[in-house]
Amino acid sequence: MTESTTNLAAFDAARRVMPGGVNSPVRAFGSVGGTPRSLVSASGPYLRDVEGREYVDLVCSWGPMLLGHQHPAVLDAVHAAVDRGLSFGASTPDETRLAELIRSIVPVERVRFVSTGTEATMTALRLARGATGRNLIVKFAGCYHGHSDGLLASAGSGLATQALPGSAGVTEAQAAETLVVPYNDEAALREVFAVHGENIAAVITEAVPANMGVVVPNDGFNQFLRTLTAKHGALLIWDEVLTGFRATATGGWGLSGEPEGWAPDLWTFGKVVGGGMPVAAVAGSAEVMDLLAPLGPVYQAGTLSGNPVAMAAGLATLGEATSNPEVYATLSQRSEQLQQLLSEALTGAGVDHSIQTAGTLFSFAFGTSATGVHDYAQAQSQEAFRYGPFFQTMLDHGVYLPPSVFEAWFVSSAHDDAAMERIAAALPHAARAAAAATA
Ligand SMILES: Cc1ncc(COP(=O)(O)O)c(C=O)c1O
Ligand SMILES: N[C@H](C=O)CCC(=O)O
Repeated sequence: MTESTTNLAAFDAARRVMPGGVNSPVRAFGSVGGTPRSLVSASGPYLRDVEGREYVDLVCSWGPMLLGHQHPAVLDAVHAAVDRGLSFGASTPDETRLAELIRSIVPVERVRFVSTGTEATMTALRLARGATGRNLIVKFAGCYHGHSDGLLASAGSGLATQALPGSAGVTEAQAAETLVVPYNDEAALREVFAVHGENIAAVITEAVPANMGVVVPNDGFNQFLRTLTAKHGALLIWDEVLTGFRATATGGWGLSGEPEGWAPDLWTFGKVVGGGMPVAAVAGSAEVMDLLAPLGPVYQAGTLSGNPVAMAAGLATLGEATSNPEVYATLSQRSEQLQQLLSEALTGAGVDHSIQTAGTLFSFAFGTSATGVHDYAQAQSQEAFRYGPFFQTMLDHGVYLPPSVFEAWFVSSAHDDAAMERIAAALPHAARAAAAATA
């Protein structure tokens, strides 16, 4: 490839060699239009593209960059790890340290590292089936747990953005083993368990759904999931890939009183645990986790699992987040400030909206002030056509938002006053563009 000097030239070149020009569909700007930015560098709260333009980053690599880009402690740890070797395909002290650190924050006994959130949830399902000898999995419409076959039905994130009910290539048998229930709907869950209870291996839920926009669990909903699954001998899989160590210092865990008296059977983590490198994990009680090979009969493996450079990035990121109280204080403060600026701008332009908040995570939905958003049907029925013009105007003013109305906004502890001022200046223009949009 010759060096591309414009985003368009870079995207054209990418389209010739990669499907849709991307390596993950949400990057293609499909629902917002325009040319995806081809990024070449990032530092603190800023991204830079091939044209030399700078953007305030409100995607943060879809969550991992909790400390912003090129945080000195993370860079030092990664450089030191690189100097020791890129990959050994064997055990290392740092993977034990990272597992210990995770265990000191959330109530799990064993951790198995993998490279992606998809692998983590896929492994959790296999463990649940291995532990129970049952086949069926219950998931919620609009929740996204990665792209493994059984979890793509009515999934959020890129499938919500492209309005896809599922994916081609998933066998009928696999689809039939996934029962999809509306989020926050206790009656529907009771009904599913009344009919299929003896065959359900697990319920998988996002700790706080954030892939159909943020949707806050109703009071007592997570407790209900715990009680119902335990009653029927099914496992509760708690997906914290997105929320873990980001929504709060623990994650979605702890947001609505969950630690009082109960815990899920299996957890999945990703994103922040790798600090920007490919790391994810499945974790849980020794009883369930020790069913994994080499101790137990449930097989799981990975050539690059626990990669030493990735472990160093995860340890440095989570280490800084847990030892420096300013990190979560700043995240909270910036998130609240951003929500206020967003709401003021939209209200000022007469755009009806609601904001859904879970700790430091939030998203907004157009035309939903009367109801808020409590499930996927409500998320889908919003005035999504307003987001494209809103997004493009923010981009023109140097602010990089998620290219989908169904994704959460991510801040970092590096978002400073200058970054917030740029966002504040852009928002009124974007709100006016949203107001002027027609379906
Ligand atoms: C809640 C949740 N689970 C699982 C995944 C899958 O993670 P990955 O993209 O690393 O495979 C994601 C995001 O992609 C996610 O948000
Ligand atoms: N919503 C997804 C992760 O949380 C977006 C990341 C991707 O699919 O590329």
